[in-house]
Amino acid sequence: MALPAELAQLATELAPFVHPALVRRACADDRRGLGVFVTQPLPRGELLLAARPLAAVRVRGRDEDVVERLAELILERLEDPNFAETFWSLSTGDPTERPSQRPKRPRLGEQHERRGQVLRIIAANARGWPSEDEKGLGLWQWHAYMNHAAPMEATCSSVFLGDVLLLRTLCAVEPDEELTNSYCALSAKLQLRRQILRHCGVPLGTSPDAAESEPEDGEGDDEALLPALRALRALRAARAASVDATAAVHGGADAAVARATELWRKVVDLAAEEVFGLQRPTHPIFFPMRAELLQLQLRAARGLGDMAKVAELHQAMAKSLAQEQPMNVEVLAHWIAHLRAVPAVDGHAAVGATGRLTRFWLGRRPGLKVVAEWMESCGLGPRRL
Ligand SMILES: C[S@@+](CC[C@H](N)C(=O)[O-])C[C@H]1O[C@@H](n2cnc3c(N)ncnc32)[C@H](O)[C@@H]1O
Repeated sequence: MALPAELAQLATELAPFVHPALVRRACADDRRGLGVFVTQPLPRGELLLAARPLAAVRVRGRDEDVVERLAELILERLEDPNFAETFWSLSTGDPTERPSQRPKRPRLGEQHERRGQVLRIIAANARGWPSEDEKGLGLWQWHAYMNHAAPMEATCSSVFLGDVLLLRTLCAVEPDEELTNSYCALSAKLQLRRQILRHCGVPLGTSPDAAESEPEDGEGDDEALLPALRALRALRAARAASVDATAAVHGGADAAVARATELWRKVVDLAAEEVFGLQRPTHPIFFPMRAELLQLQLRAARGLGDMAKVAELHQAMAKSLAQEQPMNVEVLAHWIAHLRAVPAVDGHAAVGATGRLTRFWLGRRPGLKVVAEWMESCGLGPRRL
């Protein structure tokens, strides 16, 4: 779905913009290479970037097709010296590489080597740019200069308006503070977060979400891990039932559908509130586990066609993700999906949250229909969540 005209116009008004307080320089920890810092204090919500991509593609196909298409586009455009200079300024993801060793321009006659280098730079710097049914991938220059931090520690977050990437501060920042953002979607499960960080070249152990693995039963001595362990048991039961339900529904026969219904009901009925409690979780692995469980429940509720439950679960998901990063675009997407699931639902809290989030990101409050179309254009429509 295309970006609504009102927001496409806003993107044109905002881009291109790079905040004059941003500088790129070496980090004190040399494993991090270069990073983006600020030269003056900035308040929460400050617009840092409104950037069109250096290169970006969208395709209907497999993940590998998107990478291939982006590499082809970059290889073509490397003939342009301005493009080449910016592209070769990006990290290769090799922690031993000194930024000063990055070549200023591609050397001709080394096609094969150059392609390998392009793919390494894509792996370390590209970010997803999906739309409704399309997979997308692209490079946004200053965004690619930024290092990763776990969502709760990140000082910035981004959203798309079409191909314009908006980046804002999530908190006030001081001069010389490094700006960071999370490389992982807020809803990404634990295993996926680790895969993403490994793929991007973030050394395991430098971020809480890269360091932790799923705990084992019996590891419960650590008080902070107890809620996570309870969640883990529920999560494992839900994973198993979801796999069985999918297999059953593909069986097609009435008995198989009845079995799938029974399994989905079992997943939906897992008392997530009880499992997670209402207390503030303290362990970083808790959030991705809770998000995964709620996602499995959402899928099961959709399988059952129980739209009241779907609405309830989108609300639970919005509140859960907001504990990790309140202004994240996925929080907005779940509030919108909540409102769309059951139009008659008492939407007071959802409308209020939607208003706060859209004002934060856009500086204005478009109608709910426009916001819903915006979320679809970012690949965050209800069917994708
Ligand atoms: C998108 S680039 C970020 C900018 C990069 N540091 C540079 O010098 O241009 C991603 C690379 O930065 C490094 N990096 C990013 N976040 C990091 C972190 N939290 N800890 C250590 N290295 C990190 C990794 O080498 C990763 O492959």
